[in-house]
Amino acid sequence: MEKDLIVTLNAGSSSLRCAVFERGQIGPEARLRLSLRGLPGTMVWKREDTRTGETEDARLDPPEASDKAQKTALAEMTDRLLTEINPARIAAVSHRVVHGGRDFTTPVQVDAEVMKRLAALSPMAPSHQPHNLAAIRDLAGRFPDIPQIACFDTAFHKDLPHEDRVFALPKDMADDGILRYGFHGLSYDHVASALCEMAPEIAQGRVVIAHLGHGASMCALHGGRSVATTMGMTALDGLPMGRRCGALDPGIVLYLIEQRGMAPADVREMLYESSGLAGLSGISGEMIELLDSDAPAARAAVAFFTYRCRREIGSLAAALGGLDGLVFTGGVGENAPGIREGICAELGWLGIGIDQQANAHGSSRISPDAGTVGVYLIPTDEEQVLARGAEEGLRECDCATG
Ligand SMILES: Nc1ncnc2c1ncn2[C@@H]1O[C@H](COP(=O)(O)OP(=O)(O)O)[C@@H](O)[C@H]1O
Ligand SMILES: CC(=O)OP(=O)(O)O
Ligand SMILES: [Mg+2]
Repeated sequence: MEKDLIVTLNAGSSSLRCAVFERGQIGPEARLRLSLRGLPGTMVWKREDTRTGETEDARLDPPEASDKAQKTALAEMTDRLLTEINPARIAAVSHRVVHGGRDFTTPVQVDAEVMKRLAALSPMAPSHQPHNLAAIRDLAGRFPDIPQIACFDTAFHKDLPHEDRVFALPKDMADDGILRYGFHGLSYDHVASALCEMAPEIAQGRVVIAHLGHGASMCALHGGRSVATTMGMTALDGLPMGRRCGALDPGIVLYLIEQRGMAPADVREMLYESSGLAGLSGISGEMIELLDSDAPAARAAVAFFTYRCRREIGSLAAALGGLDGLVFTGGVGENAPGIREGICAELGWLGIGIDQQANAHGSSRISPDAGTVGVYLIPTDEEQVLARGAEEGLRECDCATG
């Protein structure tokens, strides 16, 4: 049977997405897209078939234990996928692996040695990497003949300039890999290419992409390449997120451990799972729910989020020496006009303005024609980048095996 399909798997902090592409036909029209969102709570299932145009939504019971949510979601996803396609047709499964460290900067076929090196990076991405690797382990175990390809969030930032790469710590720390890696690179890769088609003259210039989802970060690009980003060695730094804290005075971590006697594991749980919008509001880490609430704590959390976004845009514009374009993407960036407006409203001094109607309608360009900065809305598609990564990974393997 012809191996004509590529399957992608993307385990985020609160969602699991899967797509099926036909080899040689990778584009926006994936043959099938499946997603499970809302982890670790009630899972929202979605199926989109581009050939028939059918979509199907359902709510599934939450997993029994919240720490097993990703595992339950993976089992549910692969069971459903295998009712749809014959595994004998799968040429490769391409996985989003958020941390590639210093060594992995291109798609790679995973074997036992690669797996060991990727597992060693898990402490730098504890709410992602173990799930990413569990998916690889599970599929490789079930289908040992199907190549499992890993594509890395960090790869897009591999050429960050030295001043954005290092922390002001003793030099041997950097030598040991304590560096700024940056994440959401598959998303930035897709959005940068889409901007290049939409507005090539802007894409060649100084651009900030705001990837605002459950995880949120921003990237400054010059000529399409990452030159600064808000996330660091881990996916905790920078913007406040659904449940993650974002930028924090590092002295707080010491204070909590030394003065409050908190165990490091409890500090980790707090910073990754109980902070951000969820912690600040005490209501929800879902932006859609906060925007729907009249509670003062929900409004304050949303206001804090937009404030931090404005500050980071100012900082990244300074890193770029000016700004030609600003792009919103991710679940919040794509779907919340009020957040885009809240962020842009006070950035007139940077030349940023938005056209209220275009913003409310979710047009691709939301800045007025006269604005000096082009402001865009570009839906992300990490799955396309994963599928292309699989083609690349397969080509590399073919070359290696002659
Ligand atoms: N219509 C909407 N309005 C506001 N926020 C939304 C909307 N739809 C989704 N969101 C928010 O987007 C975030 C999820 O973004 P997404 O990019 O899908 O996340 P993930 O990091 O899991 O890939 C959540 O905070 C969710 O509440
Ligand atoms: C790196 C990261 O934060 O990813 P996600 O947005 O999928 O949680
Ligand atoms: Mg995401």
